[in-house]
Amino acid sequence: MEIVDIFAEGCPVQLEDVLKNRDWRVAVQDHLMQHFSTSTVVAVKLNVPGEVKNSPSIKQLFFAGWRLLLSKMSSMAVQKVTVEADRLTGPEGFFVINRELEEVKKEAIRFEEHFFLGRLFDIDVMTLHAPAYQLSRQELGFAPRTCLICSENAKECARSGKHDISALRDNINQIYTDYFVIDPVIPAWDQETVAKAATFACLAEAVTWPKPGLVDPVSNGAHQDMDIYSFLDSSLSLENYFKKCFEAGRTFRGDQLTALLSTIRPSGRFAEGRMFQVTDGVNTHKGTIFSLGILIAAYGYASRNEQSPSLSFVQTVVSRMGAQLVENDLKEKFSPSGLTDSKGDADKKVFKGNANRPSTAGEQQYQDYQLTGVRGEIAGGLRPLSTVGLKTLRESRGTTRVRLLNTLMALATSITDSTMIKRYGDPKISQQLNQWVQEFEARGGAESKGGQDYLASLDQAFIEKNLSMGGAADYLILTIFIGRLTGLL
Ligand SMILES: CC(C)(COP(=O)(O)OP(=O)(O)OC[C@H]1O[C@@H](n2cnc3c(N)ncnc32)[C@H](O[C@H]2O[C@H](COP(=O)(O)OP(=O)(O)OP(=O)(O)O)[C@@H](O)[C@H]2O)[C@@H]1O)[C@@H](O)C(=O)NCCC(=O)NCCS
Ligand SMILES: Nc1ncnc2[nH]cnc12
Repeated sequence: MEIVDIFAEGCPVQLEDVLKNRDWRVAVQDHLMQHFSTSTVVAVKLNVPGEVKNSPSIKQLFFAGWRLLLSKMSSMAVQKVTVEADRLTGPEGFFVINRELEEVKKEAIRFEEHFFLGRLFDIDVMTLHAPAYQLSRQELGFAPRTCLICSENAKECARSGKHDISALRDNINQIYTDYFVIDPVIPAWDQETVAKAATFACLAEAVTWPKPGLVDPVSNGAHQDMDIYSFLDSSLSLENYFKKCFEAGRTFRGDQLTALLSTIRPSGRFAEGRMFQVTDGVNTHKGTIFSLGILIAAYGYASRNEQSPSLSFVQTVVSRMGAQLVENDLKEKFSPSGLTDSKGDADKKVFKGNANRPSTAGEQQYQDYQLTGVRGEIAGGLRPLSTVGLKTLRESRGTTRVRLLNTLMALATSITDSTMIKRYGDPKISQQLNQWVQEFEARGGAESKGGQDYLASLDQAFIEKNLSMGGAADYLILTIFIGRLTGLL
């Protein structure tokens, strides 16, 4: 696996930029301390050696930690104000909190010590009336900050210039690659944060435009029965279901994980009923309720005891939850034999076993083509989520809308989308879709006007052909959800 060079896309800064920025930081801190004279002020930045202090990847790194720190601190007390600044000399954040200086400093050190990226952060804690000196780690009972390279006292290594910059940068690149690339680490978030992230994922997918054939604020795509407001209502109706799935995973005991799926299915059916209620009977998120509900339950299980699970472990839990799905829901019910009926009429295929009739697109496609749809994706551990979704989201540059459009189109070619096949009537549509996506990428993707114009023209083509990438849209929702939990969004 190639190590990502997070400094490659950055601009070098000069010493005078660093000194000027330090004056700016002190001014911000003084202003906050004067304005909130009885509160504690926290200043957060990265410890990045060398002349490149900012880049898209360095921002990802900062925001992954910044969001987690804010969440941890808000469990202590509500932040009175937070300030985020994207400076030439690096991303920085400040917040004011109504807790004792010593308590906040201890929480900051715990963050630097325990969070996977924590050692790359520098968190200063101050109040207007604190003693002139800063509370040191030793005074608070913590060991001194350790060097990234040799684990000796970091201050000593910095003072003596023991390690050269390239070794430090290589080490930071490795930490970034371990956290975001090889096997993304997902911090152990609380139920509220997880449910909000899942709801955000549904809303963010819906408002991203132009999505070929799908509903967005500009076009209803190939859907006469729903619009963007159906998706807003539907998304908001799911938040409690997401909380139940998370709780079910967190409290699940034992390792028979198929039982965890059985535990959430009644809630899923209820959520499906609520969805149909708020959409006047239209299927907006049936697939999402299934796949995202399972992913949340799997993450809840994988993050129990406050562990920060790797994405691959969460995907293994998903796969173990769905181990019997294809067998129970499809193979046992629909076993096309290709036999003729008793009069030898080859047109009327008869079925071994019970005479179930497919009642959904997924069941029909299993019977006709042995395609396993979303059940197969779950049984496979939602692999495209990491190999395509998160990879594209991490590597995409530009606005969130641009990044999500690129991710949607990359996902569209990495799954067998049952809604596309249902609407077209033949799995061959997948090859055509691959060609459309290649054309989109050849025109520069969503970063370029040509790419966005092409998406708009594809939307028209999908409308004429009544096509919709509902499965790819669901995978985008899953990707946004994990992207939010890992700081990519
Ligand atoms: C297991 C179920 C999902 C059963 O559904 P089904 O048997 O139909 O299985 P699939 O067809 O395989 O998938 C169903 C939905 O999953 C999405 N999807 C499809 N392919 C993939 C894929 N490869 N990867 C991930 N997700 C996939 C897709 O959902 C989205 O599209 C739907 C909207 O599209 P549209 O064409 O508009 O659908 P309709 O309105 O039905 O058609 P029209 O009338 O408009 O023509 C929307 O659902 C999106 O989410 C597939 O549709 C599961 O639902 C189930 O068993 N439910 C029962 C209750 C339950 O157990 N629930 C709780 C589970 S924890
Ligand atoms: N935006 C969207 N339009 C149509 N079907 C969807 N399924 C999930 N998101 C969708």
